[in-house]
This record gives sequence, structure tokens and C-alpha cells, in this order.
Amino acid sequence: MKKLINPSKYSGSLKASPSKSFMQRTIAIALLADGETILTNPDSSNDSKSALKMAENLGAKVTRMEDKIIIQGTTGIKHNELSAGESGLGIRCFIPISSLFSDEIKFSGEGSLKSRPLTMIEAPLKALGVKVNTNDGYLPVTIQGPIKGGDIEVDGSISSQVLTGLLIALPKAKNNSILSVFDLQSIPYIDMTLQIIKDFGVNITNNEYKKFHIEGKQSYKGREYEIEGDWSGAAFHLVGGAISGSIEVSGIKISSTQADRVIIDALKLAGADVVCLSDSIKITKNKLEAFRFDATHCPDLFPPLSNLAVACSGTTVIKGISRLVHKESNRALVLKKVWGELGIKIELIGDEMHIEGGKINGGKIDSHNDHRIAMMGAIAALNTENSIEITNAQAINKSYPAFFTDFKKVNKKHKL
Ligand SMILES: O=C(O)C1=C[C@@H](OP(=O)(O)O)[C@@H](O)[C@H](O)C1
Ligand SMILES: C=C(OP(=O)(O)O)C(=O)O
Repeated sequence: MKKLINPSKYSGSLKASPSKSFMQRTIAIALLADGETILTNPDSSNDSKSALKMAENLGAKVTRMEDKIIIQGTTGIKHNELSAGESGLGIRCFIPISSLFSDEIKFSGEGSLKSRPLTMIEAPLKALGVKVNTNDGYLPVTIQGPIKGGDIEVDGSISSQVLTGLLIALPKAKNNSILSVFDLQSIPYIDMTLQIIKDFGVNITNNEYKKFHIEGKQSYKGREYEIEGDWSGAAFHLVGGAISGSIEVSGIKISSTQADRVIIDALKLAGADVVCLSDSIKITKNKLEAFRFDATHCPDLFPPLSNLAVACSGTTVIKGISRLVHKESNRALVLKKVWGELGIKIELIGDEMHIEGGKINGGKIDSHNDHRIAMMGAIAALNTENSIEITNAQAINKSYPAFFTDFKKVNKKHKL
């Protein structure tokens, strides 16, 4: 799919789309919970759809309605071949969860997920008594539980997602566990995991993200649960308001555990006019200056931060590019390439991205099948002389299928 986006201004208001990170975790917990879970404000992204399908195959009864999804916890596995679609969280979280069953289960995936590493799942699962076979650290993967619980080490240096899966699964294991975690990255994502686990009635003790004490044989209790609005998708619109016109986004919580809520800090550092109201955030364009920002623990913010940096005068420095290698694309290299094609200079120096602010004429951006690059392209077009054509724009369906519809709502001139 191609999208031609004309230069224009943001104005008006939007409700944030539901968070796929919240939705996938809640689906996994509802699968393991006693009784029924009712998810309101459900997310319909491809990643969340894949999580629902995996939960159904693992025995959850799923009833999809327009404004809610009802999930009845599993009473036994139905199908032992699962696909995580393109979702990194889906595969790295559902492998530990599926190892609670004693059946052999085979996992596959699609698109970029086939080339994203899964080496980090092998050591912890094997140490917990699970048989694991990978294709040299990649998909397809076969596992056979049951996971027993125990005291193990977990490497958090590439991704936090396996730890999320272990934290959700291990309270249901037979034995108690202690996870000693080293070099944990994307730390706020673990806060989100622990918050949702607690909201479903299970306790885990966290000692500074280095040791997690987990009692076995606990039960999650099904309940009604509202999926939070997504800071990661909203970040693009908030930056859109800061660089062109204004925007009000509702449905996102300032007190959220979501990593990407810190986009507000970056917007303030750059000089945008930011007003945080009780249930919405208002951003208005202002004079923008280059800023320094550490995105090590919120790596998904790099694409919208690059939009903001390009609109600033001076050179913005964003730290944490080592975290971008294993995303849907090698995002630091892709950002350098696509912005370079639009005449913007990016240098990758050590762990930092240096972005020179400047004017964009227009042109083409290929999403590289990465949803966040496609959304970045649309926001880039707000400030161009001529239009931008985005190719492979359908990539947005991975996290935010309504992105272009929402974009049009606050962008009156835009013709889709
Ligand atoms: O747990 C999650 O929901 C996620 C964790 C992060 O991944 P890493 O932990 O691999 O950095 C993030 O980049 C990803 O989009 C979603
Ligand atoms: C990297 C992402 O997700 P995941 O790792 O879950 O595929 C993302 O949404 O940008």
C-alpha cells in the first residue's frame, strides 16, 4: 500500500489507540486466569490478533465483540502449532507461558520476526526443565514443558520480553522461583508487566530489577479490565502537534507505566508548548531547539524523536541506538537511510544518533515493513515543501491500524 501525504498542519483532538503491549500481556494472563476476563477498549492490531489466536490454540475461549473481548481461561491445549505473527513480544512471552503445558508445542512467525533472535530464551527455559529446540537461535522453535520453577539467571541485555514471559508464567509453576536478572534493558516494560500481574491478583517481589522472587502455585483471577491508551502511537501525534499546528490527545495517562510516556519530557526539552490536563495532553508548536535525550529504555521512541529532532534548530543527540538492532528493521540504519534520502544528515556515533535539524523538500520513504517508520513518514510530511509518498505503508497494521484514519481527523487538508 502507498500513501501520498501532503504538507499541512495538525489541529483538533484525538483519542489514543489502545496499547498492544498492554493488550498482549492481558491476553496472556487471561489465558492462565481462573474464570472470565472482560477486556474493554480492546486493541485490534495484528500483534494483538496474533496473541488472541495463540491464546485460543492454548485453550482459552475467546468471544470477540465490537467494544469488548471476553476470555475464558484455558482448561487444556487445543492445538500445538502456534504463530506469533510478526510480534517480538508475542513470541518471547508466549514461549515461556506455553511451557506451563506438558505438550510439545511448535512456534512459527512471519516477516521480520523470522530474523529476530530468540537465543535469550534457551538458557532460562532449559534451566527450568523445559526442552527447547531452536533453528540456531531463530524460528521455528519447539518446546516441551512443564516449566518447573527454580533459581536461575536471566540475560536482559537484548530484550526485556523473555523476562515478561517468565514473570507471567512462573507464578503458575509447581515450585517457587528466584530470577537473577543481569543487564536488563527496556526496564519500564517490566513495570507494566508487574502492574498487570498485580491487577490480576498475583504477587511478585522485585528487588531493584535484579532479583525477582516468585511463589509458585498462585492463581490469576479473571476480571473486567480496560486496556490503556498507547503512548507509543500517541507519541507521533504529539510530535505532529509540536512541529506543525497543535493537537490534543486524550485517553493516555501521565501516571502510566508505559515506557514511551517520556515523550513528554523530550517535547518539553525541545521547547514545545506542553499542557497536561487530567485526561488529555495539549501540544502546540513553538520555537524548537536541539536537545539531548537518553532513549535506552524507551527504544520505540526513536522514530518520533527523529521527527522532533529534524524540526529543531541545531543537532539533537539521542542515546541508545544499540537497542535498535533487533526491532522490525535495524532501526538506526533505516532512520539514517530514509532521512538521508530526504536530505537530513544523521550520524551514528558510538551508542548515539546525531540528527541535524533542517528543511525537507519532499520525496519518498519506504517503511522497510516497519510500522514505526511508516508513521514517521506521515509526520515528516507535515513540514515539507512538497508531498511525501510512503511505500509499504500497510506496516502500520502491526501496532496501529487506525493510524491514517486518525491522521486524517486532525489534518484537515490531507487527502487519503
Ligand atoms: O514488552 C513490550 O511490550 C515491548 C518491549 C520492548 O522491547 P525490548 O524489551 O525487546 O526492548 C519494545 O521495544 C517493544 O516494542 C514492546
Ligand atoms: C519492536 C516492537 O515490537 P515487538 O518487539 O513486540 O515486535 C515495536 O512495536 O516497535
